[in-house]
Amino acid sequence: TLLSGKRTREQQDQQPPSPPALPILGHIHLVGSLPHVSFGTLAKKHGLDLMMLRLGAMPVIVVTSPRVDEAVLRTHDLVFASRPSALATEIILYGPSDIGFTPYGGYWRQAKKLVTTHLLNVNKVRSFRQAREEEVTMVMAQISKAAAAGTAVDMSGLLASFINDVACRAVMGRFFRNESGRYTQLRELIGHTSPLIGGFNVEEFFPFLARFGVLSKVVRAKSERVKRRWDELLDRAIQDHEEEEHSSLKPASDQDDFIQVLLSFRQEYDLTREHIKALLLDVFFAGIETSASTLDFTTAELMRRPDILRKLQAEIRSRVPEGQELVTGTDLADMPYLRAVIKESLRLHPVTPLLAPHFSTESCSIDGFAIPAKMRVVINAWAIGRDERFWEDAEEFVPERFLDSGNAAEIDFKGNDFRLLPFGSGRRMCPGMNFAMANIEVMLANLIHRFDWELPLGKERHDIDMTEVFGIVVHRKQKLLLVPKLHV
Ligand code: HEM
Repeated sequence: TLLSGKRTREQQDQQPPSPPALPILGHIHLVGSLPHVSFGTLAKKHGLDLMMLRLGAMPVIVVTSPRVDEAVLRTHDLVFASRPSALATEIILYGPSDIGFTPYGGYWRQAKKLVTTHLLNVNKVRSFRQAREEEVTMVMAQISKAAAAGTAVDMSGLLASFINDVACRAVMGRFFRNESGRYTQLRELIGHTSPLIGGFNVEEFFPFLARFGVLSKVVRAKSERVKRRWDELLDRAIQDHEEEEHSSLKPASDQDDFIQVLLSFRQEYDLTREHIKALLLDVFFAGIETSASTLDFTTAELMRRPDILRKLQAEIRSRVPEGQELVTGTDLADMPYLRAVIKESLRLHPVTPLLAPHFSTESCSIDGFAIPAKMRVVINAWAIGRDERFWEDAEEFVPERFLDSGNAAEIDFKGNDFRLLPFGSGRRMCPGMNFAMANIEVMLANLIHRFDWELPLGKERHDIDMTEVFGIVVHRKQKLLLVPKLHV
């Protein structure tokens, strides 16, 4: 009962080819719990860099080569710059009025411009340096305690709370800072909301994962409940800022947090209170899990490769002046191996392995095949990053490939090279890349500079489990437990 073989020659010329499918199910049965892996296996097996899968009733175009993803993200960028709609994001993200989930159009263009030029630009990221370094110092103090006590640290949890606190601080600034339990209320709420947004999207965009009737009343009610809590929290934060604004009338400064910046652009960009809240939510939902998961994957890879860890340690320790405890932004400027390690981690573990789903607004021809309008398009960045056709020793963790002397020295991850797309490319590319990299680099450098790291007693490096859990953001399944030793 294989259908695709029965297609006429003419039809095949029209739409992208498909692997053999079953009636009704289509290709669902070929997709396991890690869809990026299944899609990659299918593309390779059938030699299809561009394929059309049918997941139940829903067609999805899957792209698995630099040549084709360049056609989608650069040549025909405008056609594929939209997003499919989803109920949860409508509820939780006010319409949606955020950036990540909003369909292509005038509002999205303005909002993205605002965020790119005023919230997440290089200067703004630099201006948060002091805040970032204060947060790092607090984490180092926590680890030092564990080192003194000789106990293991849950690195996955620690790294996630670091990223969380940096993001909250960028968004809210002084707000909450003096309250006890630094940002924990926010962390909890993010924890409750992420699975709804991530889960919802995953299941709506990849409906074969909808095992228990996701769009049920229960989930709608849950979304509305968390949305009310967000409303309350963000309204309070915005109000506090507004009151302060009236009482002090100080000119805008580099140190302004995101709420202050957005309030100052209210008129120019015609922003409502809901727009502002939605844009802030993007920082929480696009910024935190992604960066935290990247840090976790990178640390795990380093623990699996003691030689690479030692080499990185030597670089960092040689660049930081003797007696200086904290590795700062200035020191980071001259650490090519650190940068290569993070790049290699993003190649093997792009934490959004299928980027975010793209959606065609009109029909278009790609690689000689017709792609209809209103089609979901998925770029398999994970599979492209591990493809032997484009990478030597593709499955190996070899940061040296990215050094000046390496064979991938010219490849960057800024959307210019279609072999390496952890942040996507084109109009929908991630605007948070600089913000993310600043946090990831400074944390990793400090962890490795200040401490030597060991696995808990009885654990070997081969025991570190790299098994992934799928979502829009992928993360490692097991917590990474490490024992720090203070380096003197
Ligand atoms: C290692 C960390 C990160 C990774 C790997 C990452 C990756 C991505 C990817 C792959 C996309 C989708 C691109 C596409 O659709 O083609 C995206 C979109 C986005 N990211 Fe990030 N991201 C990270 C951190 C951040 C941070 C820190 C922020 C904000 C503070 C952020 C904000 C956004 C937003 C708003 C979008 C939506 C852009 C749009 O739809 O136009 N991201 N990100």
